[in-house]
Amino acid sequence: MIGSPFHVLAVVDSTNNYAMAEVNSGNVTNGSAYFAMEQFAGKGQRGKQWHSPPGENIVLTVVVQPPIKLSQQFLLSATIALGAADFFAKYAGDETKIKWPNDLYWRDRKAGGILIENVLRGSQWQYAIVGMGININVPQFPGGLVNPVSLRQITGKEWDSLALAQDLCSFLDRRFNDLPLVSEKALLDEYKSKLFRYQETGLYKMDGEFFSGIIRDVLPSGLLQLERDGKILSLGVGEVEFVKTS
Ligand SMILES: O=C(O)CCCC[C@@H]1SC[C@@H]2NC(=O)N[C@@H]21
Repeated sequence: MIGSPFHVLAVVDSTNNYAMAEVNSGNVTNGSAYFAMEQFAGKGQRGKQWHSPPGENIVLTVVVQPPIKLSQQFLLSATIALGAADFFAKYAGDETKIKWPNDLYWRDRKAGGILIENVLRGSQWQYAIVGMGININVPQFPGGLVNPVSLRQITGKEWDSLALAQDLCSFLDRRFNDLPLVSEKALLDEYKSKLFRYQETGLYKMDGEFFSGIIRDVLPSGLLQLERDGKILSLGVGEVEFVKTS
């Protein structure tokens, strides 16, 4: 079960690193969770850093044994994003969205991010180390970040981040248990129903050039199908930037 056991750590470099070390020492069972009060070298996607002021936010890693093949890894990413969105929508309402591939959004602002690292045994997918950073009690963000938002900014209230992290685990668990049961199509349809800018015109940037595009689909591989001037571009992570307009 995701969230059991649930470990609360005082200070770590990164909960993903901590969980990875636990996996390597053989101390982990499927569903183990690691929550940090303070994380001083948090890792974001594509080599970026993830900053989170001590005690304010959800800083959580769960370790799971995926019931699918490594070649289907986007389906796990979508499952986790859906679980995180289910959780966040409970508190922030139905303007909660997923920004491709797996950012947690509220309206057009980023409320959280997900970093999944894989542990292979030979060519087998042994574990996924699923790290989640979700902005909970931050009253205001420093300048320089593109478009962050916290649950406190949305609701006007302070929350117990630890209790929320445990609640998040139960939402992840529900989605994760469904993963072997739902069809790929049903999973992707649900993912697209929550997708930020799906079938809407939006502003994008590629190779230094701005253009208007429409997200038409996301493939089982995770490739984004973005329409530009009537043609469909198949894009991987990092190939296109979403430009904020408001
Ligand atoms: O860049 C992103 O959007 C992904 C951010 C993921 C941050 C979380 S915080 C808990 C876990 N530990 C890390 O070092 N990173 C992830």
